[in-house]
Amino acid sequence: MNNELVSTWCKLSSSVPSSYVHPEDKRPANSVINTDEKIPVIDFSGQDRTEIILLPLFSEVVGKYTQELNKLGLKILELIAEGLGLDPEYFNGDFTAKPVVISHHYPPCPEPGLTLGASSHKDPNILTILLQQEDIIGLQVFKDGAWIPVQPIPGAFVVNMGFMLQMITNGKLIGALHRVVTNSTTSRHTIAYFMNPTEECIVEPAKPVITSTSPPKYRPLTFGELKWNFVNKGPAFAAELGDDFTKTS
Ligand SMILES: O=C(O)CCC(=O)C(=O)O
Ligand SMILES: [Fe+2]
Repeated sequence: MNNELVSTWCKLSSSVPSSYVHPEDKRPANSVINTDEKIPVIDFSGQDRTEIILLPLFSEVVGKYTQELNKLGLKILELIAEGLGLDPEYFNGDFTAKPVVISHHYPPCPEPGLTLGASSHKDPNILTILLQQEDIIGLQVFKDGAWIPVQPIPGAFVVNMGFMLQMITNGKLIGALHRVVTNSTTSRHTIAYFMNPTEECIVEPAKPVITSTSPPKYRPLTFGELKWNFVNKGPAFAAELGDDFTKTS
């Protein structure tokens, strides 16, 4: 049984199975990395009540975590809405009604240059709040033609804008293109909190951001449709919707 676990397999194997090897142009070993660029940091200390209290029971921990992250996410979305001239509570209803928490485990990889922990993608949802393991860099974000490693900051979350936010803002905000690289020595854990809407929720450019000089760039579709197409067609679907993944501002 144990032999079937990926983490066990990776200790036994010294090469990546061929099905995991990415095409040459997608391999991390062949891409431009920029370690000088700093990821913007928002400091909520002093005004924030979101102390995460970890209780001994797992379900309670997850429940509390979800509650606190929802408050944090809504606070960020309120600021975004205000910045766009929308009602501050614009995102408080259906757009954020079905959050999902996913825990990721990336085992050490014998050939990190040939494959990825997660291929380059934009999250389809509105906002993702990621808690990274503090001692390893795995996440990278694409900006100005290069991949920027996202250095974990103790006590901080990474906030990723998703494609849904790009659609709602009619491209005023751009979803973050990101990927995960592996390393040969250390496994890595992260916890992703996805602020998701209901499947039936209609995603389209918000009326207040549409003007005669800024006509809608995206057709309306349900989140269910958006997510299904992202999972099954990936970046090809974003391209169908008129997104240029290489454009980062
Ligand atoms: O684990 C990470 O660093 C990122 C995970 C991610 O991109 C995702 O779950 O969409
Ligand atoms: Fe992601």
